Amino acid sequence: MIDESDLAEVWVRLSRSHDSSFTTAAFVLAALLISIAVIKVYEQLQCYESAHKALAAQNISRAPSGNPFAADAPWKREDLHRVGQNDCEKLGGIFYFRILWFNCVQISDPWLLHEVLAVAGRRPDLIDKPRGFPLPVYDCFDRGTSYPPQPCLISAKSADPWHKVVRRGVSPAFSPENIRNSFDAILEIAERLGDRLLEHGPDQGIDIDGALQCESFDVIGRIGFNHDFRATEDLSGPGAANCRTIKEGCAIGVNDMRNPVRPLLRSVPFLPEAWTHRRKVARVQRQLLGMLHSLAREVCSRGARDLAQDASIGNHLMHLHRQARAPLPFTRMWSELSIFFMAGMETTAHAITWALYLISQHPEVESRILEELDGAGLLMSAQRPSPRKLARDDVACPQQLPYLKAALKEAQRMYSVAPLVVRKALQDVRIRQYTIPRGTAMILHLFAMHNTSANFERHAEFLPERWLEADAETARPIPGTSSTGKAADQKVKRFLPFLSGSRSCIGMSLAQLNYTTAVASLLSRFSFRLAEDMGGPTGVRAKEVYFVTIQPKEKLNMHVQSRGPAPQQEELHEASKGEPLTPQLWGRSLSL
Ligand code: HEM
Repeated sequence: MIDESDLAEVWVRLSRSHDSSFTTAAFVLAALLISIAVIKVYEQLQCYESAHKALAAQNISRAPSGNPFAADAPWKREDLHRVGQNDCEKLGGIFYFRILWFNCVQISDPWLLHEVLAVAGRRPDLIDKPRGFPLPVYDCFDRGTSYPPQPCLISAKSADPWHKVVRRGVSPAFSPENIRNSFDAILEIAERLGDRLLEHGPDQGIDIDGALQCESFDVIGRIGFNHDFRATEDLSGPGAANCRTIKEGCAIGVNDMRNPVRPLLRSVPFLPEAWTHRRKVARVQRQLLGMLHSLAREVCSRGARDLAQDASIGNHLMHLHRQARAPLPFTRMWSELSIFFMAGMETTAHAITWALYLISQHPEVESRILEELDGAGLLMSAQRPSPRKLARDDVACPQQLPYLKAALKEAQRMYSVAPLVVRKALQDVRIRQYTIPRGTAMILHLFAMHNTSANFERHAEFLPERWLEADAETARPIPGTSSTGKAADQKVKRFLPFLSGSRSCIGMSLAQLNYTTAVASLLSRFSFRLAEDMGGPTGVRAKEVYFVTIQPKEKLNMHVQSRGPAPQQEELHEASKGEPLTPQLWGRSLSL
């Protein structure tokens, strides 16, 4: 007979044996997973190691990496663009460096750079934009453009099925002819900004970079989406606050991009610093996504209109959204709409800021520009208080205002606001005489290409005249570069502020028209002088930062003096009673 106590003992034994076999199975599984992970990491490290050896074997110079954990590690430095430029001057148009085990090749030789872009265009399976670990460079855009985060034109891989559809779909909105038709609206916005500067008066410095962000924000809203945010109507009003939200949203993305540990830290629940940071980020993201969501809704509510009547970006997106066979999902459309503000607002504004700054620092250039504007009847003066209005042809026609346009190109060379772009070798890939090993990051350093002695004579000088020469944009075959001197090599460009190829800047014609219109309109009405609190050119240089774009850290204060007769008090706009655009209003986003 088996009694109850025997049964209990059997049960305990059975459950124990079950426990131990379960524990053993779990242990074996964990050990297996850990071994697989260790093998994978080892394989990856081996991969990086053999890539490193392959680069060294091709006599590609290596730049010192510094301590990647140090606060001043080269890749964390605010003047990262200048670090790359200096290394390029010392090591040439191609060299590599390592961040821990990871290999990055920096390319600024025009022929190599051209070849990388050509291969990436033909074979995105060989070279493409990097996404995810260990190079989450472009992913950061996704979080600021829609919710749930979606890729968009700038962040998507070329192989992303929507990328080609959207790029092709919205390209007609950016055709030079279509953009030229928007000239009147752009001029109106530039003049509106001029009116605010006039109200502000010359005595107090104004953050001209912040003011210009309002201008380019209004231009993108109006030309791209038929929406007037009116940021330039009141530089401390609700429109300017919206513009500020875009800037802060970009700052979150850029901070995460420059330090990928940040998003991880934000997710740790009990870190007090992470908590405040998370709250700040959440607040900005809510505002940003809310604002862009309501714009996307507004565009949708208008429906898909005739493209001949409405050639805006928004209407082109609506057509994709409504397409019968493969409609663009709303979240993706929202993300695509947002990226035009993120990619276009700060770039254009900083480009105009640097141009006004450089011109103000070179009186001989400024007086030639003024002569040209005067000769064209565009310059305001005490004798000519109402000059001729800037016309579309003054801006769009290369024969008109040639010196001003040369000065603008020279400013773009010296301050290439989008200084570097990143690509990744997805396989071993041949770039002229070099093989770039699989997994290697390629930094295409446009700023270094534009600012080193191998590509430009007297590269450190602001010389607009260089652009008046024939073929000024074409690279010169100089010894030490990778030019073979063959006929095909003669066509390669040494000036690519908007990149070239299949992933070049889609907004180039809008940016160029706005850049020229704003500078011509503002210079014909005002003179700009650097404010004393900027510490002269040395102070400006010390506070210049790489934050995906090259920008003045926090502010660039200038005194803006009207060229015409002093305005009467009653002529000033009501809005001038509001708070002027001060550095306090604009200077915080970098610390987010
Ligand atoms: C001076 C002003 C500008 C400069 C210097 C500039 C420069 C660039 C550069 C270098 C790229 C390539 C980025 C990369 O591959 O990492 C790019 C891409 C892009 N830009 Fe611009 N940009 C400017 C203005 C604009 C404007 C006004 C817009 C739109 C309103 C815009 C929209 C875009 C978009 C959507 C892309 C991604 C295109 C793609 O990958 O297919 N940009 N820009």
